[in-house]
Amino acid sequence: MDSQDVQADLKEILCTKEQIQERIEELAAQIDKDYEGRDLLIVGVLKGAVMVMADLARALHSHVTMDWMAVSSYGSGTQSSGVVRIIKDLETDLMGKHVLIVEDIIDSGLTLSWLKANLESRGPASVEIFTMFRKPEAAKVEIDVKYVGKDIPNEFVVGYGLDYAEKYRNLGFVGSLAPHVYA
Ligand SMILES: O=P(O)(O)OC[C@H]1O[C@H](OP(=O)(O)OP(=O)(O)O)[C@H](O)[C@@H]1O
Ligand code: HPA
Ligand SMILES: [Mg+2]
Repeated sequence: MDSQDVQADLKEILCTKEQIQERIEELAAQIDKDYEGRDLLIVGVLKGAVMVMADLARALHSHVTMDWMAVSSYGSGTQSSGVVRIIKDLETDLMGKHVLIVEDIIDSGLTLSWLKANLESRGPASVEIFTMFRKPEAAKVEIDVKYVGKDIPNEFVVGYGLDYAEKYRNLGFVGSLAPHVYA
């Protein structure tokens, strides 16, 4: 697929590469301050959070440890099934740890509300959420999110880790998918 084909699949760009990086730097500075003097474990949610996890980790100045979980609720469509499956669990024991879940997007909120409760049941000192993007109009459950990169409209978006049927994850920016692609 050449770059012209990718552009034709997008309706509009919602967040450029530069805007993403600038926002991550701001939030990383906030996180460094908030967790000063405490050990932090950042948990990336595969596969979508790969890009933001890598950029956030490098923007943080404090020591952090990293672990990964893979969950899936979307399959190959554009609607959450509401059923969250653990595909890969953490390797870290969370007992007494300060945990920050790192996500690419909160859409319905179903994935994170399930995941937060799941991690809280493992005895950590705290569990907070970082998401790069959030769709306030799509929320089906309320979640307390400590760090939000950007609120976006209720449209299906791709890029920067976000996929449609596993495609577009490698784009450096985030754009809304043109309806002709999934209609
Ligand atoms: O708020 P929600 O409506 O639950 O949607 C958000 C979740 O859906 C996507 O993951 P997906 O399950 O598609 O897996 P992926 O990260 O491997 O793409 C996204 O990365 C979030 O994890
Ligand atoms: O808008 C989205 N795009 C890609 N993956 C997603 N998972 C939840 N919402 C989205
Ligand atoms: Mg995901």
